[in-house]
Amino acid sequence: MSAPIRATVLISGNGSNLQAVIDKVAEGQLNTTLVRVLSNRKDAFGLERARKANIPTLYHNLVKYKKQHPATTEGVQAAREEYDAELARLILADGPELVICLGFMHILSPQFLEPLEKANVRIINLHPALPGQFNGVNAIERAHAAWMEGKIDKTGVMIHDVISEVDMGKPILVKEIPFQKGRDEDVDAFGTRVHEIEWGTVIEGVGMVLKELQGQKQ
Ligand SMILES: Nc1nc2c(c(=O)[nH]1)N[C@@H](CN(C=O)c1ccc(C(=O)N[C@@H](CCC(=O)O)C(=O)O)cc1)CN2
Ligand SMILES: NCC(=O)N[C@@H]1O[C@H](COP(=O)([O-])[O-])[C@@H](O)[C@H]1O
Repeated sequence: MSAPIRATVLISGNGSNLQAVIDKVAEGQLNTTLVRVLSNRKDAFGLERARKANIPTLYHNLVKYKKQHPATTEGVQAAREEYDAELARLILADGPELVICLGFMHILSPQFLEPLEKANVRIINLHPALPGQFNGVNAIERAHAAWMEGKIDKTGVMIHDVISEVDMGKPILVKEIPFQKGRDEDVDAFGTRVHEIEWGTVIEGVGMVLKELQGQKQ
């Protein structure tokens, strides 16, 4: 087996998708070394999941940057750009070949994207919607509301490349989820069903990208 691809995972919350990846790596089913798990939220349970798996962690805090700038539109933008530039430096210091966003609730600016592109680091993201639909946060709830209003009959989850335009990067793997009358009316139960589909999609999608990166190294 080729040398494992070095990957950094970005999270903000529970980390159930991170756990799915950790478990598959431990089983030898994903040829990657998770070099670090980084969160923008200190209380992210995913950090605990990483610590239990002996994966290095880091909490990168935006508030510290916001305090150094006025609370104006320009000041907040400057803070975010400084945050993102440092985020890129912190991640590149670990020498990853791949960055995987798994519930990372921060829009990445060119100050992050450009240094990683220059270093030839691939960035992918898990998003609980179909391409071009419900970009951004709360996608599951928004799709469910649209179904309840009779506007759509399916949603989905996808792994996609990360570009500046949020959730508009090239889809890598898409799993459609048709809504089921008499089963999906409860939004919480539907969310659980989506998350279970996500776990499998993350494993399959990350596996596809790892194979692609391995091929590029041959
Ligand atoms: N430039 C990109 N950045 C990110 C992408 C992307 O495709 N391009 N994917 C996301 C993940 N994501 C959806 O999959 C996403 C996460 C967060 C937001 C957002 O609006 N964040 C707000 C803060 C919201 C909060 O703290 O609850 C913000 O950053 O101001 C949109 C989409 C990862 N980043
Ligand atoms: N726009 C990004 C987004 O909504 N991502 C979503 O955050 C959740 C993270 O769950 P987890 O922390 O249990 O892996 C997942 O549902 C993921 O699709």
